[in-house]
Amino acid sequence: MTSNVRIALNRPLRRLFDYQVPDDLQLAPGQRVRIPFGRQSAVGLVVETGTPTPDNFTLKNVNEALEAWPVLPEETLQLLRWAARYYQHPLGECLFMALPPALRRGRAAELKTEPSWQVAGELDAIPARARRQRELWQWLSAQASAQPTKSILDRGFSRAQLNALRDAGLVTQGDQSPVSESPQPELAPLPPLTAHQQEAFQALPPPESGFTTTLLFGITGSGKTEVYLHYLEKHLADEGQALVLVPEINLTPQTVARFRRYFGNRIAVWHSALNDSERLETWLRIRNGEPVILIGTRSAALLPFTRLSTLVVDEEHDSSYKQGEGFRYSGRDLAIYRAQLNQCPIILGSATPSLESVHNAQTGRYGLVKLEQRAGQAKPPAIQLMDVRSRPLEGGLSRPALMAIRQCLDAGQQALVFVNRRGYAPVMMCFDCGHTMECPRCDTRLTYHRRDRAMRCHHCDYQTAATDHCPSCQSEAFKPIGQGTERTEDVLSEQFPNTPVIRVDRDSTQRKGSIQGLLERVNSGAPCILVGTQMLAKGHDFANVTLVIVVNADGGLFSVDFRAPEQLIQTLIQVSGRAGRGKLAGRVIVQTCHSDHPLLNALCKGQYLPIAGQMLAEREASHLPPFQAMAILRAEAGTMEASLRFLEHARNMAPAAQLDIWGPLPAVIARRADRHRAQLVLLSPTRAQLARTLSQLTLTLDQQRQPPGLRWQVDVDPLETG
Ligand SMILES: Nc1ncnc2c1ncn2[C@@H]1O[C@H](COP(=O)(O)OP(=O)(O)OP(=O)(O)O)[C@@H](O)[C@H]1O
Ligand SMILES: [Zn+2]
Repeated sequence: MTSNVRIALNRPLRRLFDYQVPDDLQLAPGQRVRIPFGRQSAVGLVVETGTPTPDNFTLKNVNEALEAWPVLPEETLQLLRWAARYYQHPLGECLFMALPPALRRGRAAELKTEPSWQVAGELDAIPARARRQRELWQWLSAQASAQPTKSILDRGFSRAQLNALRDAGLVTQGDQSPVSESPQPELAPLPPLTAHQQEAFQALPPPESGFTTTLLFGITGSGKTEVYLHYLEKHLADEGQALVLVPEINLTPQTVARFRRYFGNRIAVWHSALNDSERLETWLRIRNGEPVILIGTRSAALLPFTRLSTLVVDEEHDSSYKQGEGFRYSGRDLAIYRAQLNQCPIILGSATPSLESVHNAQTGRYGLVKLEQRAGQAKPPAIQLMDVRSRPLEGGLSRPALMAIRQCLDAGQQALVFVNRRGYAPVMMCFDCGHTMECPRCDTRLTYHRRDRAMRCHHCDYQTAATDHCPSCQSEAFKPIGQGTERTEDVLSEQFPNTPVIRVDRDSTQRKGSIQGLLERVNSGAPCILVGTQMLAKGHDFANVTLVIVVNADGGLFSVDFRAPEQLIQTLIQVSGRAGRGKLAGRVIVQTCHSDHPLLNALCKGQYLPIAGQMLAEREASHLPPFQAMAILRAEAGTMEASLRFLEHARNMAPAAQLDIWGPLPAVIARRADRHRAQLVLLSPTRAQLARTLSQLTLTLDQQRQPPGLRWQVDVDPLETG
């Protein structure tokens, strides 16, 4: 009696593959196997066992199991099966996303312990002319213990020198030291909660209450982190695992440091800057059921936890939780599903929760806990609109804004200037002939980067040298228009020559570790001006920043993207929230050309929930999410006609009943990297209906032959709709 299994591969295929299991092999779902595939072999993951043999078909044998245990435990498999259906993404790719890169490639699921070396034999056995080998031998013999290869290479010795000694038997492999046995640091006691924090903390559901989602609405600087810390300390069992999702770890290294101070080695981190062996190590700790508290970005939601009992999603509104390509999952929503699978509570924290979450709290699907006081003596900052329509501006800054910066610096404090574009200026224009420089591959203008004299496209990797003359008519009246962070930095350095101006954007923080250096300068507390993009709005805790200037608030007010107002208000409140977090009061100046805009006026009252309520009412009136479920079918091809034709075809195939379909329409940036992009928006009052339609549609489209060069993909719960 033969037994068969169904196997998923790491390929964009909406199907599984049947194989036969040799008699001497036992396989369970979640196990990695090697299988013959075409003329090659491939790594596969067992999804189902005991499956029937298809008629008239002889199945090939599985070659081997890569390990005797499932790399993906039951709960993770269930999560990913659900996610593949929900996001309409091929199951194989979803499953492999949950493996560290080394395991995707078929490497062994164990840590390579690095060999350490100790001396053997006599120094005199090494010829005198092999000077470096002798030095290496002498250095090793002076060490108290065997030394790992890396330390030897770090001392400036070469692998060839080490190998020569090894081959001559003059060094031998010593005892191996486990990779991650760092000593447990001294743990600090948790700081006591303030009365308001205590109240919020007690209102959060304990693990015994099973699966519940709670929105912790805590204003900026209210000390949500302290509440999480106490929650973990009180409710996480000694053998339990916890997941704390954060938007971006590199931006706020102090958050991890704060967790480490209280939980020591129990803290592990997960983010994109880890190398392959760090990833494997942490992944194995989780898979082995070690009681870690994992602080991680989006993809940490896919890790193979086996004892997960506490979940927190910090800054739950942050758009970085949504994967922007391929398997377009939301880390936040996967975390919620996990909590449901594990029957445990999950806390979503934010000062500016997403409208989805506010709506869920209003309708009672989520609990709501409010924390509306700042910690300690800090008070929420006063927000003031400054209409700049008829004011002279210097580098985008009004006189009153510059004066406020001067006062702030004179008082020994720090100012933060928020600009929503990196580079020097978003447009270069000729004042004689009107020429602007555009990307040859995209429907966008090139951004001028003055520091490295380049014109760059922010939508593809195109760049070219900047010129002083108009490339079209050679006129010298070729000028930058609008503000970027570099330009604001220059203006501020001119205006305040004795004060350090620190620019924080993607360009200034590219080198690994450079953001830490910049943040340390700010945290020293000495007067300075910070200039930067969204990066500065997120989660930072600068005690001495008392003034925030928003150079231009108008970007999101009139966008075609229905989420733009929500994102604008969230960014403005978050960036404002960096002011006055310490003992000193904070002040915010928002420059705008639309000081009568209701959204901006509501912002000045400083209350997020009423604004969210207003925005939700508008969404409801226009039948938009969260009042309907939304998905976008995107297509791109060598021509716009091809993209539109494909979507037209898809539209005709979708059952129209119970579905609103908009489009097909070209995307806002219709051409990007020479691909012509269009989209079809699908809306339905029920998720189930939308999911059914989508899975039929994707299956049909998948089986049909599409024109060469055409690519399509589905985005469920899209964040970008332009
Ligand atoms: N109970 C407490 N005792 C002492 N200091 C506290 C306490 N709670 C919070 N703080 C301090 O208040 C500041 C703000 O806390 P935290 O960064 O956790 O706020 P937050 O709610 O996460 O804010 P945001 O949403 O703006 O990131 C921090 O410097 C923190 O150390
Ligand atoms: Zn481009």
